[in-house]
Amino acid sequence: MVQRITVLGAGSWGTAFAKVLADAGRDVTMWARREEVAGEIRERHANSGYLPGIELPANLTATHDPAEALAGAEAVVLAVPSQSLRANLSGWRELLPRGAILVSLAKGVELGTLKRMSEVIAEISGVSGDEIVVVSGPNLAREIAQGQPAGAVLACADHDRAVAIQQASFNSYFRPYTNTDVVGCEVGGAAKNVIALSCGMAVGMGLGANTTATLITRGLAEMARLGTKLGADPLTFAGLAGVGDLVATCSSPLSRNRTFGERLGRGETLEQAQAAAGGQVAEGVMSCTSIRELAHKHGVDMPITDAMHRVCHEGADPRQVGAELLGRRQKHEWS
Ligand SMILES: NC(=O)C1=CN([C@@H]2O[C@H](COP(=O)(O)OP(=O)(O)OC[C@H]3O[C@@H](n4cnc5c(N)ncnc54)[C@H](O)[C@@H]3O)[C@@H](O)[C@H]2O)C=CC1
Ligand SMILES: O=C(CO)COP(=O)(O)O
Repeated sequence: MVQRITVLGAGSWGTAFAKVLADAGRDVTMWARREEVAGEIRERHANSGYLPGIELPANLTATHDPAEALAGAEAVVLAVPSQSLRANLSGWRELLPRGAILVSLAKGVELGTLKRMSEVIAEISGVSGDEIVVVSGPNLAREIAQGQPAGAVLACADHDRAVAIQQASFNSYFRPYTNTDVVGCEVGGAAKNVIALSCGMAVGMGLGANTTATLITRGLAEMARLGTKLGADPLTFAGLAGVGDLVATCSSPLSRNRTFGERLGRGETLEQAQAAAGGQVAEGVMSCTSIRELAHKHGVDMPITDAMHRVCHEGADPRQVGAELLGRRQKHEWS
């Protein structure tokens, strides 16, 4: 049984997932970038900046020192934003205990390299991509931290490693399923953030359930097109890491991506929406660019993702891209 687990990153999901592990009976140490955050977790069992009002369990501690955090870890959970994972992990590489199971929480595709997170982790750590466990699914951090029931997916080509993390993380409110389709789970997790931006944008423009349901469904179609082209199992997109995560993120005001899109839809600028996010990451803002490039590279049509890139990075008006999406050539639903 994996007992001693380190979580690197003390943001919303890192902290909530650390609580999941601690509530499952594991001994958990978190690394926080800022000493005051580590101190608050250690001494007051709280992380008020990211999860206000949540009491953290006593078997969860924290440090600002990565060497101290990683000493003796049997599993290491990477919980920093996608675009910072390479730099952070490069700094930790020499400290990773030999044989520790590496677990990825990040949902994104790296700008420039167009790599999925498990590919970045394998490249930097030297651990085979087949041995890395990816966590995905409808897991809005605050709801999980409150102990509201949710399912999740633990994807790893090596089933035994996924089972080890499943055994280490299941508890009375968190039900993780194993899956061997890492590509599908990672594409689903990254792409749904972009679709959540579009749903938020529609809500910000005053549009209703028909529009958001259309974006969710057509978003699922474009995510599945890319995933299957990259070798994913189409069934994954009907599961928790596909439609499950997509529905949760696109529907909930707790989603940072949906909230970010809503601000853009109300007419705020990218800078205003970024300032309002208070330093918390809305991965879709960067991933719309990398996923769009990945799609172009593989000849896959992803019109909603394309539209989000144009709004976020080319100054396009949300209303204009909405009209353009509707005005594309008429086609069969599954062509
Ligand atoms: N918040 C949520 O509900 C969920 C988030 N995720 C994914 O988990 C990953 C981590 O997300 P959160 O913990 O929610 O993010 P967050 O923005 O709440 O926290 C990020 C953490 O990483 C640290 N960090 C280290 N280097 C950083 C850098 N260069 N730039 C920014 N932060 C840096 C921050 O100090 C902070 O502790 C993301 O890829 C996100 O998409 C996945 C499922 C749920
Ligand atoms: O990934 C998430 C839920 O599964 C969280 O989404 P946000 O980053 O948009 O809050």
